[in-house]
Amino acid sequence: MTPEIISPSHEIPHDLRPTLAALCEVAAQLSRMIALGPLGGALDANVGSNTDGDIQKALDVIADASFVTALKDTGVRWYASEEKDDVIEINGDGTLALAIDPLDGSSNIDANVSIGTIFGIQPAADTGEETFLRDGTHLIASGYFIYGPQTLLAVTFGAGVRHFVLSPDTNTFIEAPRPDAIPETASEFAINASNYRHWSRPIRAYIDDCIAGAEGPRGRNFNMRWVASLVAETHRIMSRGGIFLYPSDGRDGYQHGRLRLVYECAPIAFLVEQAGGKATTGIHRILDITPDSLHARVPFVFGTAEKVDRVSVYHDLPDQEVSALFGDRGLFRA
Ligand SMILES: O=P(O)(O)OC[C@H]1O[C@](O)(COP(=O)(O)O)[C@@H](O)[C@@H]1O
Ligand SMILES: [Mg+2]
Ligand SMILES: [Mg+2]
Repeated sequence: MTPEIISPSHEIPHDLRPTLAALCEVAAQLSRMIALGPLGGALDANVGSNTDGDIQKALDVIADASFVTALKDTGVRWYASEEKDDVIEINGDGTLALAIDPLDGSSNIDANVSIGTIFGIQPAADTGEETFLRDGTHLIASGYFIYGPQTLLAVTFGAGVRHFVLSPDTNTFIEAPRPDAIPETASEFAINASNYRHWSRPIRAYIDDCIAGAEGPRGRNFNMRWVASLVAETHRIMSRGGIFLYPSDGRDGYQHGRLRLVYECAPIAFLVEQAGGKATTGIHRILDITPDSLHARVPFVFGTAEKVDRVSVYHDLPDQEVSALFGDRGLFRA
């Protein structure tokens, strides 16, 4: 049964409804499959590798194939997925293009930790390449499904962010209240700290100053979170604030970070901006970046505007002043 989307407050844009309904239908199926875990088969089994060399899990491939099938009769012409080398044409008469990370947080499938789906929608241009190799200001909608204690859709159509929770009782996505904007109070940062030794000096200095806590230049204590599911970090930050960083680092293949611009960073950036936050590479606004390839990676920093701006200040400072941030005369000591 196709899940219905119940929206008491505002309507969903007419031309996007079939696409959104198809995404919700697959999300509800995936949610059931994920809830069954090992009872439904080995969803975490390695079944191959994608164009980036990432291991593909069974659930990555199932999710990708299910979205392609469900989108056939919607207005989607071009489909770009983390799990496919190239753009595919789904419906020659369609006027929309959809970029998708069908299953985000694959490394958590076996651990019963929240995982998700990320998508961005824009008008279709004449070719798939022409469509997706444009900057993120072309997005007309983006969102994520989080498969966690609740299955929830967060979506923007360019006028704020809306939340829909999948009711297990009725199999409908029902609109739920959400904060008007990302709360500014949280003192939480999210970064994979095991990569500390590979980071650039500004990123190390920013995190060092957070860790220094009340005795350091920031003059207050911070907490750290790292779920390793981008959707889960995004949902936490959208709900209670904070900052996320996946910077570039010195490891082979990480000179542009880990996350992909077209189907991870740009859709999340659109949502974050619609919730009053900022999303950058640490320096440049994500939505202004034109990808040079479908699977291009980009350093990714997002969260409350004040926190994201602060990261860019660390990049602006000459080396000796970044060091000064550690000391008593630190720039940020009150
Ligand atoms: O394992 P790392 O290096 O901390 O990376 C974690 C990041 O990788 C991702 O899992 C990448 O997404 P996929 O699972 O879709 O490949 C993000 O969800 C997460 O933020
Ligand atoms: Mg992902
Ligand atoms: Mg993925």
